[in-house]
This record gives sequence, structure tokens and C-alpha cells, in this order.
Amino acid sequence: MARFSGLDKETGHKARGKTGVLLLNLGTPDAPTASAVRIYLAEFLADPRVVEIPKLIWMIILHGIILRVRPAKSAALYKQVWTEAGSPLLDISQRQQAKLANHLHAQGHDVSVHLAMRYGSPSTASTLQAMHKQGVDNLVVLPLYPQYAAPTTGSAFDALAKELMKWRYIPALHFINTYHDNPDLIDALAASIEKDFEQHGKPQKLVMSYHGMPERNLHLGDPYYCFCMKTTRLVVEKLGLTEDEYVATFQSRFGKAKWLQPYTDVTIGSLPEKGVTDIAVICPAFSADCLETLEEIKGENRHVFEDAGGKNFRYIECLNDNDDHINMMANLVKPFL
Ligand SMILES: C=CC1=C(C)c2cc3[nH]c(cc4nc(cc5[nH]c(cc1n2)c(C)c5CCC(=O)O)C(CCC(=O)O)=C4C)c(C)c3C=C
Ligand SMILES: [Fe+2]
Ligand SMILES: [Fe+2]
Repeated sequence: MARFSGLDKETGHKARGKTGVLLLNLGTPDAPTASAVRIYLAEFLADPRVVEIPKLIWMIILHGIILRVRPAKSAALYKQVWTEAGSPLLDISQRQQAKLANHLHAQGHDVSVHLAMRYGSPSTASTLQAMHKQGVDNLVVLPLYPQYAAPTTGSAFDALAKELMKWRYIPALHFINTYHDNPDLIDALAASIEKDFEQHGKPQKLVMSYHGMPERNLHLGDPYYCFCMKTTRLVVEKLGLTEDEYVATFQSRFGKAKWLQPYTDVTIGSLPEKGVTDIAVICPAFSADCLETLEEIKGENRHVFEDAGGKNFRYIECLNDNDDHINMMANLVKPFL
């Protein structure tokens, strides 16, 4: 067998010149069950981009402790957000894919739009192989993480490179590594916050809650924290909020190490005693609602706030498949079509 996969024989040795857009996201279990979550977490948490501790020690902890305990707990949480359409993350991503394809076709672009996940299905490898078969030689990759982080965007690149390393003909490759300060993103976030303020009134505080990561990663040179701060600054400038009207926080802590601070749950729990009983929360690191936003923020953190004496808690949903978001994606990929 040849070492590298070639162009297929029917099209001969010519490059086939088609353009394909590949949307990448994190992935989700196939079902809200302990066994499906175990498979998902085993792949996710074994990724050295996600957990950066020596492999042997980590494998013992992961397989000896975490994968025995966490799948059942996480599955119970997944059950709370699962819908008839399945996992929100996958369902919303599929809608984003379909809408982006329609949007680009309506503007006369002859491109195919694909969706792949970093962990679970549809896998990055199988999606790339399908694109290869269809003749895609101009590949535009958009990982749907607004703020670059090595555990997310960096890992998406690893999966892409791992597959492309097997190919004889490497396509023209355009990898959008970050869009944390893209004007369309800032406008879309500001517009969705403004819409909430118009409908429900301006809250005492806007909480912008980003997915966390170990603080050590920041010191090792990951720009994620700074990119989150820049998204925050640009959005609040656009909204004209003063310093006491917003706070940026970090959620989804995992393990015992110190993660980026301030922590979302600690912050939200401390607001009522400071007289802040009316808040709106948005999660600008997530391009689609998922377990971490729907269960952890909309569910769990609402209770944290109310238990501490908070009165009004609003969750502003992710940009999901809203028109501004699809337009932003189109504008990000268009220079490469
Ligand atoms: C263990 C370390 C983790 C790092 C670092 C991390 C970074 C990170 N993650 C996202 C986006 C998502 N994470 C999601 C779930 C999730 N994240 C971790 C751990 C780390 N994430 C775990 C263990 C899980 C699984 C759920 C659980 O068992 O608690 C999701 C949601 C997936 C879904 O199915 O809905 C997203 C999206 C970002 C942006 C990020 C960057 C710093
Ligand atoms: Fe995560
Ligand atoms: Fe969580």
C-alpha cells in the first residue's frame, strides 16, 4: 500500500480546484449516558493540548480515577440539556453549517461547507477524507473558538495536520486561528446584549463568563486570557458600559490547580452581598450553547446567585445560528474562497 493517499484515479493527476469550508468545534458525547460520556472524555482528556501534565502520571489518574467517576456525573448533567435533536452543541453546529452554506451560495460562492468535531463525531479525519474525495483542493478551516487557546484551536490544528500528513497532495490551506477582536464578532455580541437590555432593562451588572483554563497555561504563553480581555474591552466600549457595570470571569474549572480568575461561580455568588441583585450573563468564548453554558451557567450559576440573595438572573444565549453570527462566519472565510 502506498504511504500517502493520492488524488483519485478518475480525475487523473490534476488538482480538482474545489473550495471547501470546514467548521470545527469541540465535540460532544453521542448520548447522555455514562458509557458514551466515558468514550468522549477518554479521547478529550487524553489530548496533551488539554491536560498538560506528564503522560504516564496523567494516564494513571485519568483511567484510575477520573474515567471511573466523572462519566456518570457528567452524563446526568448532559441529560438536563439534551433535546430531541440531541446534544445542543452538535444540533446548533449543524444549523450553523447549513445556514452558512445557504448564505455563501446565495452570494454566488461555489463552495461546500462541512462540519467536524475535534472529539467524537463527525470526526475531523473522516470529514477531511470526504472533502478530499469531493475534490476540495482549497481548504478554509474555521475553528469556532473566537479566542485562540492551545487546548481548543491548537488542538483542532493538530487533528487537521494529523490527517493532512497522510495525503500526497496538500490542499491550499487557510486556517483562521483567532477572531476575538473581529468587528463583526464584537458587533454581533453587542447587538445580542443590547437586544436583551431592550427587552428586560439594563441589569446592574453584565457578567461576561469565559471558559477557564489553568493559570499556568497563561504563564507558558497561551494568549487566551489576553484575547478574552480584548473581546471584553471591545464589547463594553461598544455598549458604553462603565467599569462597575460589567465583569469578566472564568468558568468550568477542572481539577485542583489554580485556573484563570476571577471564577464565575465565586463572583456571581458574591454579588448580592454587594447590593447587585440583577445581572445578565453572556458566554463569549462559546459559539454555540452547550453543556457549559446551559447547565453550568443558565442552570447552576442561576441557583448560586439566587441562593446568595440575587433577584434577577438572565442568561443571554450564545450567537448560535443567528444571522449576525452567520454573516460574521461568511466574512471570515470569504477572503479565501
Ligand atoms: C481539562 C481541561 C479543560 C480545558 C483546558 C478546557 C478548555 C476549553 N474548553 C472549551 C470549550 C468547551 N468545553 C466543554 C466541555 C468540557 N471541558 C472540559 C475540560 C477542559 N476544557 C471538560 C472535562 C468538558 C466536558 C464536560 C464535563 O465533563 O464537565 C464544552 C462543551 C461540550 C458539550 O458537549 O456540550 C465546550 C464547548 C474552551 C472554549 C476552552 C478554552 C479555554
Ligand atoms: Fe472545556
Ligand atoms: Fe462544566
